[in-house]
Amino acid sequence: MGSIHIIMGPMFAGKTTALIDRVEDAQRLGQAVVVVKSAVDTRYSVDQVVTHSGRRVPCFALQRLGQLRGRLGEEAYRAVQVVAVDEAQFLEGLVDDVRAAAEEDGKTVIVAGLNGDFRRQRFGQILDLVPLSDTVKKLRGRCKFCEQPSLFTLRIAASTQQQLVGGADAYAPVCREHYHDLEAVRRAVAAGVGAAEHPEPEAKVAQAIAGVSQA
Ligand SMILES: Nc1ncnc2c1ncn2[C@@H]1O[C@H](COP(=O)(O)OP(=O)(O)O)[C@@H](O)[C@H]1O
Ligand SMILES: Cc1cn([C@H]2C[C@H](O)[C@@H](COP(=O)(O)O)O2)c(=O)[nH]c1=O
Repeated sequence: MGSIHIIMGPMFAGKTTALIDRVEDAQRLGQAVVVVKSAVDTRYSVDQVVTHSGRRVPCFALQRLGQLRGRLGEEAYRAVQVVAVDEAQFLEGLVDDVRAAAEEDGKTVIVAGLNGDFRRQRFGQILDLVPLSDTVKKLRGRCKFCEQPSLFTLRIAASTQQQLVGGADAYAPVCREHYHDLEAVRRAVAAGVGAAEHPEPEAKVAQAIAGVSQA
């Protein structure tokens, strides 16, 4: 029987760093490890998991974890002991595939992903994995605007669709207070308040953020 371990948190909290640490620990112990990420994530590389600070490991980029067996072949898949999964919020069928990998195929599955989207809403199926998991680690980073821990991800780009692949160009890690203040600006701009004076919503939020930075 395998096991399920979750690493979650907002962007820039160190989720991918922690995942790579666990991959390297397992490799040092001589375990056979495979790294998988969602093919949606083309941000820094199409075939590597990459941290915001530039650490990277090779990976399979898939729509869903269940495709791994087909990509590796039956014999190679059977030999795998540890499966490390990044950007789990984007993977289809996450709960079914992770449960099957752990409980039917005997793998140790380590799953890293966002605890919520920029609206602090459920994102993909990672929260549904919690009741099935052995361990859950919630990471925090540093707020972009103060010394407090970051709990949430603020979107600074104009798009309001849930899925928007990006890094520091489109998102900032924030504490509760700065999320509360700056998300209110983002919502107001998205609703058209002040749109006449500020036709570019992104610019308006960026202005607010610059104001906070200087404060
Ligand atoms: N606002 C930021 N912009 C770019 N890089 C950042 C920012 N905040 C932190 N980092 C760097 O990102 C690293 C964490 O990256 P990573 O493990 O990829 O995080 P996550 O997977 O949680 O997004 C930190 O150790 C730090 O070096
Ligand atoms: C908050 C939020 C994030 N995303 C995207 C942006 C990035 O491509 C990934 C998260 O990457 P990280 O490894 O955690 O830094 O998710 C999104 O599409 N929608 C959102 O609301």
